[in-house]
Amino acid sequence: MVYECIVIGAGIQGSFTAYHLAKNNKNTLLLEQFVLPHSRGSSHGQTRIIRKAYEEDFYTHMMEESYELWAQLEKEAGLKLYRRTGLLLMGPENGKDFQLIKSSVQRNKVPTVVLERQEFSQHIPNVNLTSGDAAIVETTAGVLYADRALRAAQMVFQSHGGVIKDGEKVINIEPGDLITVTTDSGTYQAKNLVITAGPWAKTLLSHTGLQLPLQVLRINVCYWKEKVPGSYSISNRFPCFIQMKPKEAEHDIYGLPSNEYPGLMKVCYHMGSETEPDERDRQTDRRDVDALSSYITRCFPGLVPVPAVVESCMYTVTPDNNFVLDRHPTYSNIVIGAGFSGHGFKFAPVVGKVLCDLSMGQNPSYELSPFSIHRFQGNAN
Ligand SMILES: Cc1cc2nc3c(=O)[nH]c(=O)nc-3n(C[C@H](O)[C@H](O)[C@H](O)COP(=O)(O)OP(=O)(O)OC[C@H]3O[C@@H](n4cnc5c(N)ncnc54)[C@H](O)[C@@H]3O)c2cc1C
Ligand SMILES: O=C(O)[C@@H]1CCCCN1
Repeated sequence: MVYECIVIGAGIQGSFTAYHLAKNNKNTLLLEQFVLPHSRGSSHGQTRIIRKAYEEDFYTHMMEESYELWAQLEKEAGLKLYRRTGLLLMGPENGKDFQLIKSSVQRNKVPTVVLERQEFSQHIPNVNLTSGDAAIVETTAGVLYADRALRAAQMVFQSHGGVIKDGEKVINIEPGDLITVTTDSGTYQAKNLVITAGPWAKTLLSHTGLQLPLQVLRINVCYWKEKVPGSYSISNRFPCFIQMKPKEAEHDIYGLPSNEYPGLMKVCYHMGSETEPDERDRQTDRRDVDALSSYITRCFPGLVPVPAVVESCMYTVTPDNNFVLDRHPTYSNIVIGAGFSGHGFKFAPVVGKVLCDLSMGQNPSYELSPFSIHRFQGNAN
């Protein structure tokens, strides 16, 4: 049997691509190397931040549609996938990045509230605002229930006739008018192929002769105990937060209110150490945890500054932190979604739609130049 499309990788991006393809009546096979559900890639875990606040207008614009598509999936699956909490953004008042994001939310009319220093602790108790920092709150931001969302997208895909084969690792791809995909237990053919292999994209793309400058990072996902249970909890309306330019570290620190593990708040570092995806657990660098402990001691005095739970996840980052959403430069019936650089979950419904459009030969409704493979020319490694 020849499929209209094969999607490799059942993380959130591949699952949403398959979802849109099946809803467009395309006979689609979704292949996944691990038995589902699994926690070896980038889409597992309880929660992710959803927000519209971005420096770049194109991300904010994509999020308009993404919110609608998340709501649609909630309806189709009969599940709650999004919870509004707001997002607290803190950063050096006169810093370039903070100013860029502040002017972007104003320009794009993203609902936000500016918190003046004197009223900060009244709105955000148990947090010390760093001197020289300013704070804004994006009110419609919140939390996505990640594991549940992944299952929901896969469920709706299957309900539209889509086929998932998990526990099957793709070991070869032969391009052509009909593409042949070989796994460790079978061979499949399709007119179109979408590769959404997360941290394994680089390896998989090498079967098609393409080198992309993707770097895989292991992230320590840390949970911290509340000294007084509930003080940073979702039910007490504590928001998600992003701390730009913390004093303790080079990259952002971010957090989500306590919810999934009662009494524990997730606070992580937006950076990690390079790893091979299959060697993730050999990477034991904990310098980020030390920086987080110092930050928490200074700014979140209501948390015990020693992590109570540490889980692992991976980022696949591009040099400019923008995604790759494009056709293969040599084989136009192969479409690639990769390099989501630690911020792709919230976009998955739109990413899936774009990859589906590309693979059906249609023009996506977004300008894709920020996501082109072409931008790396001369830069591949
Ligand atoms: C700690 C952490 C925090 C994050 N926070 C946020 C956030 O707050 N907000 C946000 O929007 N985003 C966030 N992200 C980013 C987001 O989670 C990722 O961008 C997204 O999950 C990437 O999905 P993916 O489908 O590309 O990759 P994956 O989920 O890794 O999916 C790729 C799949 O392909 C499969 N695969 C690979 N090779 C093969 C093969 N040869 N054969 C078959 N299958 C194969 C893999 O097993 C895997 O299941 C975060 C990520 C991490 C790690
Ligand atoms: O995508 C996000 O919204 C977050 C911001 C902080 C770092 C991790 N990703």
